[in-house]
Amino acid sequence: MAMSRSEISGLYAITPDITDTGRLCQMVEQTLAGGVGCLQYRNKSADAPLRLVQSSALLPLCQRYQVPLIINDYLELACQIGADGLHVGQDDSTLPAIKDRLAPHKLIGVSCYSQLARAVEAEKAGASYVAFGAFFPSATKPNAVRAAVSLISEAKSVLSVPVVAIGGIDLNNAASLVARGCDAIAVSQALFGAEDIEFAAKCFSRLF
Ligand SMILES: Cc1ncc(COP(=O)(O)OP(=O)(O)O)c(N)n1
Ligand SMILES: Cc1nc(C(=O)O)sc1CCOP(=O)(O)O
Ligand SMILES: [Mg+2]
Repeated sequence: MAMSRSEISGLYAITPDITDTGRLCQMVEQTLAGGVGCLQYRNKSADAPLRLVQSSALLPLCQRYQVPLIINDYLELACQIGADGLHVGQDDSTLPAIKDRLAPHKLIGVSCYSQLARAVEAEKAGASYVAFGAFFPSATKPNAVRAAVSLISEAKSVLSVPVVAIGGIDLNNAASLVARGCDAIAVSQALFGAEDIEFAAKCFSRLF
């Protein structure tokens, strides 16, 4: 089995809270066919058994397209299924704890909100990429802290790890973030809520 990509770049798809695993896999396969560069399994309403079933179903799909599967929040789930990495925020596992459990080649992403200093610390502590946001109002995460688009250029001038932008990103505003130099855009609703998911993924991917 060929290795998936090791760097985060281009379109970074974030799964919506969908209970029907078959439907979720169908939608994810459309994003993969459309050129997504990375997939994150994020479900804030599923219980542990459903998270295990759904993430286990997504892994072979991602492997077939050589796209890394990142698990949001749950370190033990990422270890259990052999995911390609983990994404954590301020209330999740710390980097030292993650480094103790995940194999060295696994990807570790860190939410940095609007805080450049947090990203500098995360890079020093061994993060594979950092994410800033929310750059625009997000129905998926309405209470997200807001970040100014100028933060992307500032972050790119001081960080060496890939910079991911997130929050309310759609096909009307994504170019403004890519123009600032972000390495990837993390999208949920504007991708999975599209009438033609594969075409939407192609449109986002063509921005890079
Ligand atoms: C790429 C990326 N960036 C941010 C998040 C946010 O994660 P979430 O668990 O919703 O919130 P925090 O724990 O970061 O506060 C993400 N999932 N992916
Ligand atoms: C999961 C998440 N984290 C955010 C942050 O700012 O840390 S915003 C967000 C929601 C992303 O979904 P959508 O593309 O539908 O807005
Ligand atoms: Mg989290």
